[in-house]
Amino acid sequence: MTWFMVAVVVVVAAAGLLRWRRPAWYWLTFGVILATLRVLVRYGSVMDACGLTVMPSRWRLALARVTNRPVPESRPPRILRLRPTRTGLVLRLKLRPGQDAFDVAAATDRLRHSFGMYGVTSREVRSGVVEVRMTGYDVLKRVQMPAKLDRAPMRVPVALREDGSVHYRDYRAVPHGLTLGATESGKSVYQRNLVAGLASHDVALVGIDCKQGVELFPLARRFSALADNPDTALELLEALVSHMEEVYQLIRTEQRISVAVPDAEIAADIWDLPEDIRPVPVVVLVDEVAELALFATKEEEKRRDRIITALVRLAQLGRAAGIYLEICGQRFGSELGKGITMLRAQLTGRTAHRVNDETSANMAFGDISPDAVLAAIQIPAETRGVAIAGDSTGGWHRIRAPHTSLRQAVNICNKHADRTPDLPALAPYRPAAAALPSARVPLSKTAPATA
Ligand SMILES: Nc1ncnc2c1ncn2[C@@H]1O[C@H](COP(=O)(O)OP(=O)(O)OP(=O)(O)O)[C@@H](O)[C@H]1O
Repeated sequence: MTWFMVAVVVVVAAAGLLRWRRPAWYWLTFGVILATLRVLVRYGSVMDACGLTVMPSRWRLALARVTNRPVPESRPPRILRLRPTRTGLVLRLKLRPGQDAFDVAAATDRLRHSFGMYGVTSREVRSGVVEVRMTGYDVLKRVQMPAKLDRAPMRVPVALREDGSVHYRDYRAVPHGLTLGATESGKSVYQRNLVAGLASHDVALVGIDCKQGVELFPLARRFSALADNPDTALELLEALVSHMEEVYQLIRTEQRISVAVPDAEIAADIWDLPEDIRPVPVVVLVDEVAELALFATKEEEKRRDRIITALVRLAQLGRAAGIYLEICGQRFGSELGKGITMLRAQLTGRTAHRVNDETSANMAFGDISPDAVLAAIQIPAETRGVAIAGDSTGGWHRIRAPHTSLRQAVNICNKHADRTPDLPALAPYRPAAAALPSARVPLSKTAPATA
């Protein structure tokens, strides 16, 4: 008996320790079993307490009265499936007549504490069927991406959502994106994850990094073109516009051929073109966009206007030509000059890391979801990398990218360097294999240039 007691104490202590230090392991060992039992045992009473039951129908009440049986109880939604996952439980429910998905959505917070879970979200899968996703612990605290990820062209797993599912950046569904956040909020780590995710795809990466190239130039071996100052950025963007026009010509030529063939598909974008002539898609990553918009002289102002015009043209017409924009900055409002609001309207994939004020949060979500604005303002300063991701449908999620170091991203880019396509229009901006400096020279010891 004593040994049995000792074993119980050891198991309970181990579970407590795991729960505190390694919640993911705790979930996989003890948590999933306890939570499944808790949900199954308490299901009826919790649903009743959360107002998610319906009265029995009139004929059942009448039948009970006639047959002198006890009055039937209120009925909760029927459980179609209860599936344990790596991070929580997924409960699929068939709603009763008179219930709708909003009833469940409104009760998620009550369900969360009644079932003793960390988080609960719900979504309607089809009419009358709702999926309730419950997480057993804070999955965003230490992000671990699942080993098995979906693979599809131009769809990159970039972060984890708070409900434990993977957040994909899907360029074909949402072509252009805007990532905002205060300094040190996690924008570069997010962008690094994007590059690392895209590296293994058949895609040309183009980078504009006016922070002297410190973020994107180390990843140069996987980039088809890079610019590290506004002058080169302008030339590069105008070259991209020319490339886009060439792709449009190709689509038109292909259309003329198909029109003459009865029943042939007519191409509307690069993805409809036969694979052998399909141009490679291009993702243009712009780090710290405000650097492109700053000007001190009339000449620089003209350059700024041309940069914004090129970006607007790429955003408006780029999708069909397979050119996707990924713009990153601390702020993105009208103070950056004319044309910015028009550009923002085209950047429908929005990601906001911690922001300093409500105005910045509004720049990300003001035009698509007021709830997301509130959620972005509430991101705590100490959880760097946590962000709100939403799109023009108004749906949004709290996400966090894995903490990929620059070294890890460089290794991934180097591994896939042979996939870097050569785009003739962008050849002048192809980064040369970086020449190693002969020695490290501290700034203070840099010799002044002699006349
Ligand atoms: N997803 C993440 N998980 C854990 N830590 C993170 C994450 N993202 C960022 N951090 C931490 O926050 C620090 C700042 O991140 P990052 O450089 O991406 O911020 P930033 O918004 O690009 O800042 P800046 O605008 O000043 O360049 C990183 O050094 C890292 O320690």
